[in-house]
Formats: sequence, structure tokens, C-alpha cells
Amino acid sequence: MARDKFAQQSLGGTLHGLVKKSRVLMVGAGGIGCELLKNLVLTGFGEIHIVDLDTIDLSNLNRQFLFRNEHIKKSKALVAKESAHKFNPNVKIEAYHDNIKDPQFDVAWFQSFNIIFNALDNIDARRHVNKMCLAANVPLIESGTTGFNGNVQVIKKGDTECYDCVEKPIPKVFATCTIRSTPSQLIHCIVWGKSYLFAELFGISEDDAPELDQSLDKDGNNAEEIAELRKEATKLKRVREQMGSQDFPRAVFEMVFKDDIERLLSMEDMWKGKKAPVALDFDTLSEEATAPAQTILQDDQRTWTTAENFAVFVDSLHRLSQRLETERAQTEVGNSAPILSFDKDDVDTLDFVVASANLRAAIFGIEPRSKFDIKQMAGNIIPAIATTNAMTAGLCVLQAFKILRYSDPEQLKRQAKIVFLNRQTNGMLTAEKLREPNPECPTCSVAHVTLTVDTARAKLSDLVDDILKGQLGYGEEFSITKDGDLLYDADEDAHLDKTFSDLGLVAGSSLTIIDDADENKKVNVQLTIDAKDLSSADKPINPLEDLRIATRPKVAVPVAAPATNGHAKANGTTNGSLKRTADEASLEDDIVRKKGKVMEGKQMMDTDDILVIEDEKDDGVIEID
Ligand SMILES: Nc1ncnc2c1ncn2[C@@H]1O[C@H](COP(=O)(O)OP(=O)(O)OP(=O)(O)O)[C@@H](O)[C@H]1O
Ligand SMILES: [Zn+2]
Repeated sequence: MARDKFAQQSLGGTLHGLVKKSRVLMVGAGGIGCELLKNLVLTGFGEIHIVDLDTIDLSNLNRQFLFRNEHIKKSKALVAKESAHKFNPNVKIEAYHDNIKDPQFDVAWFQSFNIIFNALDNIDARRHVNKMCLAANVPLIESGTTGFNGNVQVIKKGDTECYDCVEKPIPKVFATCTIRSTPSQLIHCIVWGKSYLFAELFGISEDDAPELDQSLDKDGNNAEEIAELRKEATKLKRVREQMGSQDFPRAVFEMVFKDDIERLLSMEDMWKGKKAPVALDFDTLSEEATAPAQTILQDDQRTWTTAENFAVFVDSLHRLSQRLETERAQTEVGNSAPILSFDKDDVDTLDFVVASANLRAAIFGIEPRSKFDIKQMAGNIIPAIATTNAMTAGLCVLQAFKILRYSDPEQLKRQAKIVFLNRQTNGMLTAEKLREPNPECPTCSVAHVTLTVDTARAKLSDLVDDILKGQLGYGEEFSITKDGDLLYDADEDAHLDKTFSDLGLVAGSSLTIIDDADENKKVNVQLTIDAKDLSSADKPINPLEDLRIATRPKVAVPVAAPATNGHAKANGTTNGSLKRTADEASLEDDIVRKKGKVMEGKQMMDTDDILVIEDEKDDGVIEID
């Protein structure tokens, strides 16, 4: 009870009472989430719900202090609840080991909270929660960190900018050819080693790997190159069959560091105006590689010579093939063949990727790096800093106090802030006034409509013809998208005959309708689906009663200057520039890696997928997700 007394003394009776009565949701129980949950529990927030889809990983333990060794592989949400509850047993905590995008977390459920906290690590989930908070009209506290930078932003429907008010730059996937044929930076070689060579030898064939964009470029130019790459993959499979034999390292080496390079060199056009690669020779390097791999490996902060990388390559290849052979021998007949997967904390896999990447870098005249550096690049590129998470989580709670204290929107707008944590600024913290919503925002400048649908019977054509054109008066020019994926527009009618179920539209799913008419354009509409079995005598979509969608005002509205860095977790720029420069990020190659899900065009990538994206601005910033 002492804690309660102190909290009351420092917050004052009124605020303390509001805190105790409040019911809050925290999405994500990772780096920020663990700190935030501790703060919420110790401050005495009455009821806290936690959602996290992930399990605890060894690499989380250094900063996610609610987790211990014995919790590895257990649910983050459930363990966070257990650990934090001990700090203050008076607080009610509910945990869900689930994806926040699951239909059970519908608008009504979001509505049951006073405040929602995002402690997430990916844009897709953040956008989803933003959308749900707008639909439910519940204030959201959005936060993020990258290295030493952090940010906290209060989002309130109609009163402030939402997460989508400032467009996030669309990330660009590296073409297969950059990774496979024309690397120009070490990161390309690392991705090649990790996502192609390692996966092809010890994991799932690259044909199944989603991170390499197999598509043709817009002129259809890659066809030949892709056919070649496929041939190469077949050849590699044959090499793979030699695993376990003494000749295996030579077979792999000659295939990727000699034959493939010679094949590339034979395409002379490719190297016009570009530095041509130089193939490596197994025998020459074997003669030069005199130091034992174990000695070289001890020196992981020094950049190894090509011969040293060669020695580590051969050694790690032996280690990995032995591991796979042993696992195969132990696999019972009928079970799927074992595979190895890359993990930056698994030395055998890391050694292999470091050596392969550096050998490839030598071929293409790219500066190699130490194992220490490559580990960061291949794993967590900008390291997560526990204190940044802790400070950011503290700021989240301070903003939550403002939301509880100021129920009047005008007062809240004056009191609540967007706060940036930034090592470059004097005093580390800077606060900005909350911005007005962007009237052009595709998410918050929309009409929210809930539609009752029998998802098994209703077809997309029912929505298009009966509801949108028939009832709401849309013309021919409009589009229907789901999470950025186009389902329908004047040129795309492929899905019209599909049912809502076929299209994966379930209870709680939402569709965005954008009017593209030249005149009297309607405001964007967000349709949320309320799934019900309707009598077969009735239409499969309930008509909307007396609903009219307003048209947009004709005024030209300046788009607010972007304040957030859409790529990275942190929005921490105060100088008006879109993103931090490499210098600001204190990294030579400012490289960011995030886990989780990101929408890339129309493709959804899962937690373990690797997406390589290049910054639009040519400042050398690369993000791997
Ligand atoms: N759609 C989602 N639903 C629920 N939880 C999510 C969702 N997307 C991400 N998360 C969770 O958000 C948390 C973000 O935490 P954090 O940024 O510390 O990431 P991490 O994966 O724990 O660590 P790191 O990425 O730094 O190695 C993670 O625990 C992750 O599981
Ligand atoms: Zn918005």
C-alpha cells in the first residue's frame, strides 16, 4: 500500500484516482513494452491488457528485463504479465499471446479502453492499431526507438495528426540481380551469403525464399537473368548433394566464387562502365591460408584477409555440414528433412555468412568488414539500447497523464506533446506541439462505416454494384483496397465474383474506398465488416440506412511536412529533415534492421522474412527488415 500512497502524493488525488480507474491496452511486450508495463504497473493503472504475438528469444534478455533465461520460447505477453504482476498485485493484468490484427480484437474491444499504447516494432501493426483507435475513437500513444533516438506521439481522432497523416516512404526491395549478380555494397554480399547461399545449402531453397524479388523489372528485362539464376540454383542443388564428402568445400567454393563469376564476366555488357568482378581460386587461397581457422576466429574485431576468410569459409562449411548430417541421421523416416537456419547468435552460421560475404566482397572490389561488424549488419543493425527504451516508456506514461487529466480536446492539444529523444539535441529531449490532422490523410480523413455482411455469400460485386454504385452513388472511378492491397478499381475486376470469405475478409476486416471521380469526389471511406449469417432470403449485405458520403472540399490543402521517419522505429528528427543521416546515426553504413511485419507493395512478409529495402534518398541508408 505504501506504493499507492506515494503515487497519490506525487500525482495528486484527482489524477491518481483517474489512473487507478483506467483500463489501458499495451500492444507489444518487447523492448519498450517491458519498460512500459513496469511503469504502468508501478504507477497503479487499474487494468492493463497486453497483446504480443511473439515468444521470448535469447537475444531479448539483455534489455527486456521482465524475461529470464528460463522463459525462452514462452509467450512474451504471458511472461510479462506474470513478472510485472509481482511488482503490484493490486493491478489487474490480462495477457493475450496473439496478433493484434486478429478479428477477436474488434472495434468494440478497442472501445473498452481509455488509452492504448503502441510498443511495436513494425509499420504494419502500428498502422493497424492506429486505424482501430480511430474507428473506436480511443486515444493512442505511439512510440518508437532506434538506437539512442526515441519518440512518443499522442494521437486523438479528429484533434491530432494520426500515424498515417504523414506518408511513410514505401520501401524498395532489392532486385534479385543486385543481390545475385551486381552487388555494390557489403550489405548486398551479406544478404547473398545469408539469404541465398546459406539457405540454398542448409535451409530452404531460394525458390521458396520470399526476400528476393523474382519479378521482372518494368520493361521485362530480367527474364534472361532470372532463367540463368534458376540454372545456377539447379547446379547448386547438385553441389549440395556432395555434402559430407571431403570435396564439398571445394565444390561449393568453385561453383559460387569461380564458375558463377566467370559466367557473369562472360556477359560483357553488364560490366561496361562498371568494375568487373574477379574470380577467386581455391588452390591459391588454400596455399595462402596458413593460420588455423580457430586462431583467426578469435580475432573477430579485425578485418580478415581474403585467405583468412577462405580458411573460415572452409572450416564453417565443415562444421555446418557435420551438424546437418548428424541431424539427418537422427531424423526418423517420414519426418521432413532437417534444415539449419541463420541466427546471428549461432556462431557456425555467423562464421559462414561472414566468410562468404567477405569473399564475395573481394570478388566485386567491395571493402570487407570484421566479423563483429557483419554480425551487427546481419542481425540487429542498430543495436536496441535499453535506456532509450526506458526513457521512451517513461515519456509514454507522462503523455498518458495528460490524456487522463485533460478531457477537453482543446486543452489536451495544448498540454500533450510529440516528444523526441535525441542524442544530438541539447538536453536530449525536445517537444513539439501536436499537429492538426492532415485533411488529405488516407486513414483519418475518412468516413467510418460499419457494414453487416454474410461473408460466405456476399461477393465483392454485391458491394460494388448494390452498395457503392447503387446506394451511395459512386461512379465508375473508385478503388477498394484492403491494407493497401487493391481488390477493385475500374481496371481491376478479377475479384468481383469472389466472396468476402474467399478474399479473407472476416469480422473486423476493413476496406478503404477511394473515390477517383474528377468532380464531386467523395471523402475516403473506411468500411469495417461486421460478419453475420443473414437469412438466405435477404441480401448478403445489409443496406446502409440513410447514409450519405460527403464530398471533399475543393480547397487545395498543403500537405504537412513529414516529421516522422517511416522506416525506422523512431521518428526522432527535429531538424525537419526526413531522416537522420548516417553521421547522425553514428554508423558508417547507417543500417537498420527490424523484425516483424511490413507491407511491401502488395506483399506481406512474416516475422522471420528478410526484406531488403533501399532508401529513396541516395544517402546510403539501407534498412533490412
Ligand atoms: N502484429 C502484432 N501483434 C502483436 N504483437 C506484435 C505485432 N507485431 C509486433 N509485435 C510485437 O511487438 C514487440 C516489439 O518489440 P521490440 O521492438 O523490442 O522487438 P523484439 O522483436 O522484441 O526485439 P528486436 O526486434 O529489437 O530484436 C515484439 O515483442 C513483437 O512480438
Ligand atoms: Zn491521419
